[in-house]
Amino acid sequence: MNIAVIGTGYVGLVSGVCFSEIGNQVICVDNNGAKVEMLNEGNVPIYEPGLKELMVSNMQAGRLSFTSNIAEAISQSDIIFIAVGTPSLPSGEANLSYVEQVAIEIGSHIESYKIIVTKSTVPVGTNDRVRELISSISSQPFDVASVPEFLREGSAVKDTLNPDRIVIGTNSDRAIKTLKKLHRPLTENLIITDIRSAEMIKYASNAFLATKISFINEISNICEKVGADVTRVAEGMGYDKRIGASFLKAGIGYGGSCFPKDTQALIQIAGMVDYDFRLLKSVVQVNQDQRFQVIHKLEEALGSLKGKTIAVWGLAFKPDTDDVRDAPAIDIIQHLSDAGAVIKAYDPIATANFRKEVDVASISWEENPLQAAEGADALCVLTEWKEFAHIDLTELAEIMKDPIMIDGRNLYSAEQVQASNLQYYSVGRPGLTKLEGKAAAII
Ligand SMILES: NC(=O)c1ccc[n+]([C@@H]2O[C@H](COP(=O)([O-])OP(=O)(O)OC[C@H]3O[C@@H](n4cnc5c(N)ncnc54)[C@H](O)[C@@H]3O)[C@@H](O)[C@H]2O)c1
Ligand SMILES: O=c1ccn([C@@H]2O[C@H](COP(=O)(O)OP(=O)(O)O[C@H]3O[C@H](CO)[C@@H](O)[C@H](O)[C@H]3O)[C@@H](O)[C@H]2O)c(=O)[nH]1
Repeated sequence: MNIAVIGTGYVGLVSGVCFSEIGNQVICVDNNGAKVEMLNEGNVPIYEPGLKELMVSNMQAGRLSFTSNIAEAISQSDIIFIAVGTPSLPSGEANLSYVEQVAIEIGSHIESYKIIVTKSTVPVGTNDRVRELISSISSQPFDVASVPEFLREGSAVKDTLNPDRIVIGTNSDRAIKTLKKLHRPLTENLIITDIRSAEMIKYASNAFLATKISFINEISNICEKVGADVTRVAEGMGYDKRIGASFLKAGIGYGGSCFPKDTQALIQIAGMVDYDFRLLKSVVQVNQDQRFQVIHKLEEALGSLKGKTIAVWGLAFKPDTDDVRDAPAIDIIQHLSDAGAVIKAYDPIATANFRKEVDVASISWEENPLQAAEGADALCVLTEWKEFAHIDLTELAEIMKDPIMIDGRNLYSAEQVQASNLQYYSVGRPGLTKLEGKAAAII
């Protein structure tokens, strides 16, 4: 099939590459000329495992190309995917201006029947708006479908080629037939539904996953006070198939370009129809507070943070990505700086992106984890990168001024911690907390 994908961000680029990988002819469009130039040279602007190899091999096979000329891409394609950003407005609502702009451009260039598919995460009713915009400009025949994306950054290629399900929301039999044929090589689990339900499935899925995370984070806070281990609690809960083991890792809360923005957007969507989504509001609040548990633990260990040197391992919102959008590290580092601490930060991949987000004077960007930790009064682990997991904690304790670790991701095992001289603070595992001169708070 001939496919155009508009927007070559995390979603558009990965989708375009994967559609070409399963044998389609794909042209990807972006209005950022520098990005298109880079892609045409075979370079990937984002860090995503396995993406570059797959992209280059499909370009070489003549199935994948990049352009900034949307008219050219539309004329060559039968199916047009919209995969531009829908970031938050200050109110929390989704900013639909990029999607609307693309709809207008499609309306201006469409010259024969097309299927227009929205992959961007959009509020209920947006596909109707896309249809209206195109129809107001063009009298050409077309159908609209909502096919929301569920990939995760860091495993985006794997997720796209092996999805749990694909949701196809449309009222057109012709579009259903074509979109089933396109997606069947990826999974047999195709959920065919109406457009509004498809739009809602995406927000409801992200809101539910965010709820699981905030739930387990609250359980972890209670575990700290009652002397239970949240990792064992999550394991024990997860064996119940009705609960499931995934998304029960306690930590410093969720970040990234999706959960924070999509939970806010769903609260707004509910508000527009006079529904107060109290549960989701609490999920968001718990998540915000959870980031600051790291600060509370630092203060418990060090007292005032003024003049203290704090090492930070991990800046990305999760491992295996260079994305720092809404990473908890942004708030935590800003707070450390405001409190007068000196920060030594290290991330294997995300430092360059992080430096564009955070403007604090009291920070140095280190070349490796041990360099960051050397001479520090305390160390905070904010992203569970694999390279941190295997570090010798005894050696680490020796090079720090004070061997205090706040492990915001429960990265280290009981054996690793117990064999070290670290004064260790976990998330919800009070039995591992070794506090000099004080007992862990167990009732
Ligand atoms: N990032 C994820 O993991 C993920 C997963 C599922 C769904 N989503 C959703 O997918 C959408 C895209 O997310 P993303 O992270 O890929 O965004 P992104 O910001 O990484 O990429 C968007 C791209 O669209 C381009 N663009 C903007 N306007 C354009 C126009 N008029 N013509 C051509 N190109 C244009 C931008 O230059 C940019 O390259 C969002 O709605 C997001 O919520 C994201
Ligand atoms: O048990 C867990 C699982 C995740 N997280 C955090 O949650 C955030 C999001 O992680 P993840 O969901 O793995 O990454 P994303 O790339 O943001 O993917 C989410 O957001 C995408 C955009 O909508 C969706 O497509 C995906 O299905 C959805 O998982 C990260 O900060 C993680 O550290 C936890 O704290 N505990």
